[in-house]
Order: sequence, then C-alpha cells, then structure tokens
Amino acid sequence: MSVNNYEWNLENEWLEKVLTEAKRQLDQKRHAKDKLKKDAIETQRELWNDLGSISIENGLDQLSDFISFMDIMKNQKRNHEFTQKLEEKYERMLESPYFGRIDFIEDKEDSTEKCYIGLSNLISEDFDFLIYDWRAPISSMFYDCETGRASYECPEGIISGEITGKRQYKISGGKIEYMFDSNLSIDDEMLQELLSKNSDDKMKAIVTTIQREQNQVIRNENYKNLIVQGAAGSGKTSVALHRIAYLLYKHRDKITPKNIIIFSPNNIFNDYISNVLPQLGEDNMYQTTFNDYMHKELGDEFKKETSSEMMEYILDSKDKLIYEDRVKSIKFKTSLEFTNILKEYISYVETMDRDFEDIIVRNKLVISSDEINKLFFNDFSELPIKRRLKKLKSRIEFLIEPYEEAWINEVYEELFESGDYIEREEMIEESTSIVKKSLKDVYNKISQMTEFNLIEIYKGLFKNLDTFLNKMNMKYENSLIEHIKTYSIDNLNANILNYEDQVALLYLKCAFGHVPNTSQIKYIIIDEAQDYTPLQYEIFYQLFKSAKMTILGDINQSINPFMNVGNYNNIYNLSKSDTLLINLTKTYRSTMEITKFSRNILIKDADDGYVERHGDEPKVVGFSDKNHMNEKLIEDIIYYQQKNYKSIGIITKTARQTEDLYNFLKDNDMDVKSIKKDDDSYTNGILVIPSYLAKGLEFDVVLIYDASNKNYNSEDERLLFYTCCTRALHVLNIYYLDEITSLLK
Ligand SMILES: Nc1ncnc2c1ncn2[C@@H]1O[C@H](COP(=O)(O)OP(=O)(O)OP(=O)(O)O)[C@@H](O)[C@H]1O
Repeated sequence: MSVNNYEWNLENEWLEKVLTEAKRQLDQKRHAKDKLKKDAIETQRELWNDLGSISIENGLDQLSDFISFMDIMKNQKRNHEFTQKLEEKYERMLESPYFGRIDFIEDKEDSTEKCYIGLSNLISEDFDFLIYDWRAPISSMFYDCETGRASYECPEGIISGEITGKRQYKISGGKIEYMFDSNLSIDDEMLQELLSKNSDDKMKAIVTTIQREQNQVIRNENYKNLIVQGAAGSGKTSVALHRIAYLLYKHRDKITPKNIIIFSPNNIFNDYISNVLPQLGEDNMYQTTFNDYMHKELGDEFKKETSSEMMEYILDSKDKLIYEDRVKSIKFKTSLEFTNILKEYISYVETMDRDFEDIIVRNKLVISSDEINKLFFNDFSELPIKRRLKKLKSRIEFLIEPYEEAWINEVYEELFESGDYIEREEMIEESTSIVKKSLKDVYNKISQMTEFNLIEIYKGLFKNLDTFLNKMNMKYENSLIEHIKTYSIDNLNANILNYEDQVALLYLKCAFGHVPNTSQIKYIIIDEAQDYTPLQYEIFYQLFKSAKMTILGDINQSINPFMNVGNYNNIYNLSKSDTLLINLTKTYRSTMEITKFSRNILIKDADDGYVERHGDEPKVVGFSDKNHMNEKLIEDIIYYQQKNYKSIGIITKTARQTEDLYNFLKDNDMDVKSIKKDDDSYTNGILVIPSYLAKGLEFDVVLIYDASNKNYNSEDERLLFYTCCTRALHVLNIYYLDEITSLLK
C-alpha cells in the first residue's frame, strides 16, 4: 500500500531526527578515537623516554616496566578497534538507518509505539529507542506477525498487544527511496525486488526480508540441536549466518565469534559467505571444512585424498579397472554397519590382552607385568586408551627414576675414583650418558608396550574383519570381505589414505581419546549437512560434545552418491530428545520456471513452495558436433554478458572438463576464470567450475556444459545434476552432444 504525502513528510522528519542523532554519536566516537590515537602516541613516547633501549643488563625492573607498557598499549589497541567498529556501525546507519517499522500498542497501555527496525540499536540521550536492532526481542514481530493481535518474548516474559501498522522502507544514501505499508508477511514488493537483482560478488545479508519460517530457525533456542531440511535455494546458508548474528547479539556477554564454528563444504564456499556477517556488523566466526579439520588432525605422514579428489575419482574414473573395488570399499566404509563394526572394534581394542612385560633394571624388578596390567585395566580404566597408555608410560618412567639415579651415582663414583676426570660437570655428563645407553633397551621396551599407532590399530581391524563380522552376526559375501581386506591393507601399506579411510581413522582417534580441546566452541553450524555420513556425525558429536548444533541440508542435493547422510533419522536418533527437525519449504533463489524444471529432475518431486518470480523457460540445446556446441556456448556467454548479467557459471561435470573448457575459452579470447580445487578463492564474472564445487554457490546465469548421455550416464548422478541446475537465479541453459542425458528424459 503506498503512503500519502502527509506520511511522507512525517517520515522524512523522523529520518532527519534519526540521522542527526546518529551523526552526533558518530562524531563522539570519532572524537574518542582521535583521543585514543593521541594517547597511544603519548604512551609510545613515554616508553621511549622512560626505558630508552631495553637491555637485560638493566635488570628486571626495566623489564617489568616494559611489560606494563605493553599491557597499556594492548589495551589501547583493543579500545581503538572497538571504537573503530562503532564508527563503522554509525557510518552504516547514516547510509541506511532502518528498513522496517511496526506500530505496536501493548495491552493495558494507551499509546502506540512506533518501532523502527534496523541493523543496530540507536538510543537517544534520553534513553529512547530511535531504532531497534533487528535481533531485539520486539523486532521479532516484524518478521513473525501481521497486523492485529501479536506478542513477543523477552526476558521479562511474553508481551502481548496489537500491531496497528507495518511499514517497509528502502533507504540509501540517507534518503528514503520508497516505502510501503504491508499487512502481510514481508513478501511481495521488497522480496521480489531483491530476488530479481543480479547477484553481487558474494553472498549478501537478507535481514530486510527474512521470512517467518526462516525467522523460526534464526531465533530458535529451545533445543540443543536443530536439523533444518530445506529445498535448494530456501535460504539455509543465509539463515545459518543470520542465526550466528542473532546468537552473537543475544548472548553478547557470553560468546564471541571465536565460540562459533561453521563447517562448510569447501573453502570456495567459505570465501563466498564471508561478507554476510561483516555486513551485519559482526566479525566472522571460525570457518573450516571437514576435510581441512581432518587433515590437520591426521598429520602429514600419509598421502591424503581430499573430498574433491574423491568426487573427481567417483565421477571420472569409471573406466578404470579398480573403480568397482574402490566403490565397494567406499560403500562398505560409509555404511551404518561399518560404524557399528568400528564401535565393536574400539571396545575390543580397549579390552584385548596386551603384551605387557616385567620391567627389570640390573636384575631388580621395577614393575611386574601383572602390576602393569592392573594399572592399565583397573586403575586407569576410566581414561580413553591413548591417554591410558601415556599415563602408564609416565608411571613406569617415574618408577625407574630412583634405579636410574642410583646407577648414575655409582658410575660417577667409579669415574671419580679412576682419576681420569677433573671437572665435576664432565663426570655427571659421562655417567648419565653411560647409564642412559645401558637403559636404552628398557626404554625401548616401555615405548613399544605403550605405543599408540593409529594406523596399525586400523590395519588390525581389517586383519580381523571376519572375526568381528561373525561376532556381530553380520552376513556379507566372502569375496566382498576378502576384497575389502586386501584393498584396505594394501593401501595402508602403501601410505595411501582414501577419504573414507581418513574418516574412519579420525573416528578411532577421537574414540581412543586423542582429540583436541574444543571446549571453547559453544555453537557448531554444519552446512550442506546431507553430504556427511552418520560416522562423520558421530565425530562431530565426539569433538564438540557440549556445543549446540545447527545442521542444515537438503537430502535432494546429496551430490556424493556413496558418502551422504541418507536419512536425517540416522543422526536425529543420536540425540532425539534434544533435537528439533524443521523444514524450510519455499525456494527463493531461482525463477519459478527454473525451479519447476529442476524439480522435475527429482524422481520424487518435492512439493515445496515458490516465490512468484518469472523468467525464461530453461533451454535444452542439442548438437551433433562439438565445435557447434562450443560456438553456441561462446555466443551465449557474450549475449548474457551484454544483457548485464554479472555472474555466469559454466558448470562442467568434472575438474578435468573444467580445465579443458577453460583453456578452450581462453584460447578464444574470452575473459573467463576457473575453479578446480576446493581451496581456490571464490570469484565472480564468467566462471567455469566442476559440478561438485558449485554446490552452495549461485549464478545469475547457469550454463550446463555437456549434459549428453555419455557424460551424465548414471542414475547415481541425478542429485548432482539437480544441484547444478538449482544454482541458477535467472537463466538456465543446458547444452548436450548427440543424445540428452537420460536424467532429463
Ligand atoms: N528471505 C529472503 N529474502 C531475500 N533473499 C533470500 C531470502 N532467503 C533466501 N534468499 C536468497 O535466496 C538465495 C538462496 O539462499 P541460500 O544460498 O541461503 O539458500 P540454501 O538453501 O542454502 O541454498 P542451497 O541449498 O541450494 O545451496 C540467496 O540468493 C539468498 O540471498
């Protein structure tokens, strides 16, 4: 509903008032910043004058003065950074102070409060809220409620009343561009306008048009874990990032970005989402990928396959002889049964007999094998095995100490009496060295007995695989098990760690207590959650035991046919009472035509909603000659560039194909970029990218290169192909040679 002249004047007056106040506060901050700068220069001058050149010879007093100066300077730096952030906040405010307003009359009150909602609070000198932060309790009504009866929850309890008006604004450069009243949820005009824009460089904040169902996820704190299943383009990643901003605001006394970790599918994606939190005035949380985390934990000893290398192998090695072997191994090692086998194996390793031996020094028993067994199986039994062994080693070494010392003293006396030495230090050194050498075998034995070799332990599982399967009553074909045994042991002997083996190893490592301390992490966000196996979730739970989890994914986008969650029940059951499953049903990214086309690719069409935004029907274009296909691709790229589309994603199936196509386009003087590995940086413009690295990203125009039946020839690739199509905002073209993929038939 448009707004009349009278209202326009009122709104302009209000805006003026808000901007004046924001400017006043900005000036204050700038003044404070200048003062901090002067203070810092003064401190440095004092440091120089008082301490001059610092030297250890000037004694400890000078050093302690220096440390005090450093503390002062660190404090000044912190204050400066804080003021700088506030300055940025006010600068943003002057550009666009608010985007919404609700008129709310609380029950039993007689005046209506006009609540303006923006990126951050603005409070006047008289403590009036000129703007409410979008994350403030009262602002939730802007997203959740229509005009009429409404309520919100705040620390004091539930506040009820009536919303008598709701208005949305577009303000830029400190001027109202347009505004309109709306009784409905935030949909229609503003959302339409935002969605029909061409994509920016990187992902952007959606704070002005968050939808009700999305707001339920952003603000939900009733459960320890949230699992969010949402269709492609339903805003899962956006919601995850806004949820982080919300948590940082709500618990600002207790948490900082360092307490939050997000697991993304790859580093390109991490780069792509890195602007959202800063746009919302917050620092980025800790961003990582499972791949990176795992590789760091497993060390450099082995050649470790990355998740993209695995995908490339799955998609591009079908004609290799060992392909089937590898697939069998992946399927076995990612199954729920294998998780159970690992669990059984862990308890076996923890309780199995060990070759502990008596420790004897110069015919004297330091500790007997019985006593060692008792320590290991009784006294330290509460500890995970790795820590148990470490403690055992320290204990034995502690017991040896007096024997060793006595022996050193004896040798010292002998050296002294020999008369061959003059210096005392020399005799100590020599006697210690003689005894250490003599004790070498004993120490080696202790190391062997208490050694924790993860790879050997993992190999042990395959050596005894039949035993475990029998014990657990699991029936597999003998040939399959024989095959998995030899395939796995051969690889491990050759120092090759396939991706699926790394996951199993990391799980064992965690279970045996060899985990890093992650207690500072209070919230963990797992995006693209469909692409993790149940075993990977067990690892998440072990690594971040006390953290609250938000898990967001789309089962229909399981791009890896063998490594995926399969069904949310597989993880939901891990912590049922503490977990809420939420569905996001509406797609915001693509035009209706693209969304409908893509959903047809799915065997079971998802019955989800759309935003009413229209565009061209996707084009599927066939060629009988590759040159013609390439010519048409170039023609189309130029056409869409001229139509001002900012991002054009040319999606090939594999990285090898990306490489070839990129070289071809370069040779034809096209200004293209490519991404081939998961640690490349995100870049906009014309981008050639392999299918599996495009997940999570979006482009104005998506051109799927070579959707012929020869290329996409397996039912296993259906969800991958669907995911590629859903990357398009406005245009989707598909090119194929000879025969179209059966996935589209
Ligand atoms: N409420 C909203 N208002 C405006 N834009 C929105 C809204 N929700 C989502 N979008 C836009 O829709 C697009 C898809 O969002 P996002 O990438 O977060 O979805 P997703 O569910 O994570 O997608 P996918 O699973 O397909 O990778 C983005 O361009 C995002 O800005």
